[in-house]
Amino acid sequence: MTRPVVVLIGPPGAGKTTVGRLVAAELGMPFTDTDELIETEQQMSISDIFVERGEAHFRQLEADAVARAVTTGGVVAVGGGAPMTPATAELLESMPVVFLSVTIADAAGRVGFSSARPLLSVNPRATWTRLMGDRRPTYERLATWVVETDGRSAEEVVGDVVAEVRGS
Ligand SMILES: Nc1ncnc2c1ncn2[C@@H]1O[C@H](COP(=O)(O)OP(=O)(O)OP(=O)(O)O)[C@@H](O)[C@H]1O
Ligand SMILES: O=C(O)C1=C[C@@H](O)[C@@H](O)[C@H](O)C1
Ligand SMILES: [Mg+2]
Repeated sequence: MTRPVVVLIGPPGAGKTTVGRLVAAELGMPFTDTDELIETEQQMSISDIFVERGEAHFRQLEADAVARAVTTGGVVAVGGGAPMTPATAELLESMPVVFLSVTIADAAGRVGFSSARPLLSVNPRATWTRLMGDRRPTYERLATWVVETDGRSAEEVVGDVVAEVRGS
């Protein structure tokens, strides 16, 4: 089975989409972002899927999108909550995974916590902190590599991820 050269995981604002696209370009490989895949296939924004169909339905779409995305190889970025679905975590256990680590100070500065991120539309700082507390053990357990992103440009982070991929 074709498998990705790297799967990027981490909380909202870690830079998975931005870094993943740049890493793929540098490696000359395809890039798949599961949030974008879902939005394209459903012809709806993630925010609208949460409102109209609920989070549980989104998580089913997400698990299915991740399972298909990893079969295309290249670089894959998964949604911030994807690793919390047990079937997805199990799938990622056998893959090269980078956890893009970030603190709330930098994440907030990057994303501004707009309504485009439905889980963060109410009390975003407290929610982000709680989510990160719940998820960090899973992110760390699945990580082949952890790349710190605080105070670093996307290009610097890309350099680290590419080096890990090339060295593996
Ligand atoms: N290392 C970085 N330094 C500064 N800004 C960054 C960095 N990485 C990403 N950004 C910026 O932060 C914003 C959020 O990045 P991005 O959308 O890639 O995060 P994400 O991890 O994919 O979030 P989500 O889980 O919500 O999809 C973007 O505007 C991006 O340009
Ligand atoms: O952290 C999360 O649970 C989410 C992150 C985004 O990537 C999207 O998948 C969605 O907004 C949910
Ligand atoms: Mg993203």
